[in-house]
Amino acid sequence: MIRFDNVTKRYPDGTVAVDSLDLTAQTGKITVLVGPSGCGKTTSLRMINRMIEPSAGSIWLDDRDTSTIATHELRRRIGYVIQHAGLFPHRTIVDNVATVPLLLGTDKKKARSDAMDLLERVGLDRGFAKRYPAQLSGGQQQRVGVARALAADPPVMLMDEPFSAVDPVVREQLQDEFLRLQDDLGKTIVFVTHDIDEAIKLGDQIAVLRVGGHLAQLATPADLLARPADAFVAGFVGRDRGYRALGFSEGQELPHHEEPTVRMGETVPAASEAAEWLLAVDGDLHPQGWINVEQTAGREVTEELLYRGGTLATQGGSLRAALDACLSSPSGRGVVVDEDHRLLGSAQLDEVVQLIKTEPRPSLADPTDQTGQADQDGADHRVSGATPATLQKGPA
Ligand SMILES: Nc1ncnc2c1ncn2[C@@H]1O[C@H](COP(=O)(O)OP(=O)(O)OP(=O)(O)O)[C@@H](O)[C@H]1O
Repeated sequence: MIRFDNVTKRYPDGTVAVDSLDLTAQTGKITVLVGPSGCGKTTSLRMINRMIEPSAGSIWLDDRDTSTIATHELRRRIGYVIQHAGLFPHRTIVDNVATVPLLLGTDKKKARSDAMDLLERVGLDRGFAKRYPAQLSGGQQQRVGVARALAADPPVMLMDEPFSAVDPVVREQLQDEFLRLQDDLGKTIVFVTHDIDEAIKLGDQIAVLRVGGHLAQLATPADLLARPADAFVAGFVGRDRGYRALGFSEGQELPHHEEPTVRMGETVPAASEAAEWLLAVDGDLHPQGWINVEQTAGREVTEELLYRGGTLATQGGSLRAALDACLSSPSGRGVVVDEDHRLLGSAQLDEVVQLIKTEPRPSLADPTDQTGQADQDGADHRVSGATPATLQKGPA
């Protein structure tokens, strides 16, 4: 566990890069620091291994105040990966990876053979071992950077925009491999990025920072998307753009659960007999809108009672549509329909976010997808039966 306790960093010129930061990065989890340029991400990260010293407050590694740990001991326990890998240009790949174990006195033969194993682990052919960094692509160099940080088997890894300098396709591969590796290794990771897509994909929890080094929100990806703490966070996660910045893949089989319904014309059951929100459907199982059971118990289900504030996700459509459906639904459950807009069930936000995190997103680099226009696949179908209709904010 890494814990920031009221940490402030003021640089000599007076710039406050980090302001009274309280934050805990849990053991074995990935904590992502995300935010606009200059919000203090890198400063926060570098204070953990004391490359930068805090001006006030303390940072704890498990039960020890890091200011009481000698820097060489601290850094042995903390791997560090940066954007351009930071490899030593005149050392071979295998020697780059073996750097720290050799410094720590590991036998040369063992250090090299461990390094070869690590290269394989990060997805690099052993044939690269004798090359020099300049003979590798950017993505390959990043893999070596990760292997080198892992070589001393530190329980903690700090990663500062490690995948930012490579093209979107390679970046996606590196992210997927990184998550697979983390599944095996269970390191405590603090990961810096300015890219909210990457934060959602990789983070177990996400800390959104705003300029001035203030923590705007610390939350799981699902919570961040569902309940942004303020307008700044909402803007940053793309809520105001209908999540258009988040390019999630299509053709997904959405997990869905049976959703209790009430038909138009039937009586709304007593509050004690139903969930808070009940989905109203017509005779052909076309969703019509949500009913607030507490407010309408005992009344006949009519148009006037319907809350239509939710989009529909079509089975096999995009994950973004599914996310929209969950987030726009007053019940928090996203309505999933078939191609004829008949109800299949409802999707849970947590499950959709899990899919987003594990599925490749080929549209990441699609520059045309920034318009805020509705998807072709059902993202903008409102809960109103078979035909799309205008979104209404409350009961009609
Ligand atoms: N050595 C320094 N002296 C003075 N100010 C600094 C120094 N290093 C960083 N800063 C300032 O501190 C603030 C936070 O910088 P930091 O690099 O931590 O932000 P960041 O969120 O990592 O930014 P980016 O995403 O652009 O890398 C910025 O205003 C930056 O200009």
